[in-house]
Amino acid sequence: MGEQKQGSIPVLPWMRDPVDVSLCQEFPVDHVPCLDSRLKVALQNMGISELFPVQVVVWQEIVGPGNFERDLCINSPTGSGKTLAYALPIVQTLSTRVVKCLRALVVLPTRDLALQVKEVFDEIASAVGLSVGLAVGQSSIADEISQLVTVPEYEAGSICYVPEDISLRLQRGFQSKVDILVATPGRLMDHINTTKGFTLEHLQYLVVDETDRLLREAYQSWLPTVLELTHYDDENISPLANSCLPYTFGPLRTRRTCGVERGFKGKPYPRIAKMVLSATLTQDPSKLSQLDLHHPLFLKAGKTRYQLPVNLESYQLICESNLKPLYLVGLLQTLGQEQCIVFTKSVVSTHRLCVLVNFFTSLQIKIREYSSLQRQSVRSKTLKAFRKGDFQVLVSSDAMTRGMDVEGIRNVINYDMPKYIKTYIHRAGRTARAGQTGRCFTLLRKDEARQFKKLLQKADNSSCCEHSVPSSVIEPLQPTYESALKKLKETVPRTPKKLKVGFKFSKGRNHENETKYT
Ligand SMILES: Nc1ncnc2c1ncn2[C@@H]1O[C@H](COP(=O)(O)OP(=O)(O)OP(=O)(O)O)[C@@H](O)[C@H]1O
Repeated sequence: MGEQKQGSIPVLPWMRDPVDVSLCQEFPVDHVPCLDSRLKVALQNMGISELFPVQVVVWQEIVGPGNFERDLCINSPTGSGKTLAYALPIVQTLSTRVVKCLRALVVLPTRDLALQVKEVFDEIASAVGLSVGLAVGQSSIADEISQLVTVPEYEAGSICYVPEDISLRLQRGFQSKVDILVATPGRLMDHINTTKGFTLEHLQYLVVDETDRLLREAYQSWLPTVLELTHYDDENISPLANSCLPYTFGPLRTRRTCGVERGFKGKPYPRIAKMVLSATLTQDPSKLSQLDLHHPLFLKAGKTRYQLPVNLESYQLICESNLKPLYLVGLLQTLGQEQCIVFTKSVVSTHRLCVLVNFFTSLQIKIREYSSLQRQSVRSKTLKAFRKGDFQVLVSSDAMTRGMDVEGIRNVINYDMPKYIKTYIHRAGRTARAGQTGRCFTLLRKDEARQFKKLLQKADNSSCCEHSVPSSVIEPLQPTYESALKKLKETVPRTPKKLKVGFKFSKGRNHENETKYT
């Protein structure tokens, strides 16, 4: 069931008094209080000299006076730096750990997004000796297991005096090889259910990125499972204490039970510290209640619920439906060699449009598709080539690019008008990132213009200018367009089942139509 329409549900009390992140200034990395000097160097090596506003506020709430007393709900625009906002304080806090065990879990909806976030963690965690694991099904489960847990040579009688070390070494003879794990829900559940020695017992931090998308689908009920496995019904006893300790060292204490007093002064309350983030964070109480948030603090940017990047320019291009591909090619021609992402409403139209545009061979426009009709390995290769600049136009459907961060995207084109403002935000958010400028063009039929205007009004920065492609560009393309349509009819069936090699064949419906809240 999709989120109820805004306005029809009461906003939770704690969401009515948000911290406005946009009132915070960027802050020089050199002056960030308590920041480990090794992390300062790592950030400089990443070309980062100032923290963005959301990163400053989250730092203060976790490492600063906030002391992570409250779970954080972060609604910050696309490209505002949410990844580093959670990665940096987590790495800083864990940098003093003595025993390696899994203390931070970051969950994302897609494999490519998880790979992207892991790269950010890798750049900073290695600077302070922390290990980051990946559980996304990128490799075989056996390979992943070997990267996540190890069976130490445990000799009977070797007594260890560090309480955590005891719990680790006695925990069925396995030890974690990672401090932080970046995962997609499916593969996380595989490890929870089948990987010996994989445990969330010592988890202190849970990050749910792209929350509204992750909460929309059950993904094998990963969230209740994680919350159940890490919920302590007794102040000091972990759920596993009785099962794996052949003899007791008194009640098993993990750092979490004595570390974070989550707002209950004087009562160590064993809670995971949670951060949930999105550029379009849901306000639906029924969805948010699944997160079991503790004393949540709501961080958002600006006054309106939906924010577009400050340097984004929106344009609309009116054309007849049957000439949309022709106008798209004309628009791409005027954009020259600038990289752009074209969004369509489904995987089938993604494929058909990509084939059609590639028939315009004279234009030197290199265009490739990215959709769940393709095998994951093909998609990852395509994204890598796009990031390298091997081609300049990526055609995609909605579900595949939320959160994707590709340097230098100057233009986004909505080949199909988005139905929902959230979809528009995540599509347009592939450009104008990190304060850069960017343009979002939307191709519309005349009768869609009014609806599109209303849609944009739900966001701030919602001005939209008319854009036109000169007829001197369109007319010469007409003949090729006619022949391209004929070739398309001959080569590409309207149904996805018979698509060419390199595509996943599936029995079920093969669409990622723009769902209500992408
Ligand atoms: N402090 C910073 N200084 C300069 N660049 C930064 C900084 N923080 C992040 N960036 C860059 O900004 C870009 C966007 O960051 P990120 O992907 O974390 O944004 P986001 O808010 O998660 O966006 P989305 O909502 O689309 O996922 C990335 O290329 C990242 O490297």
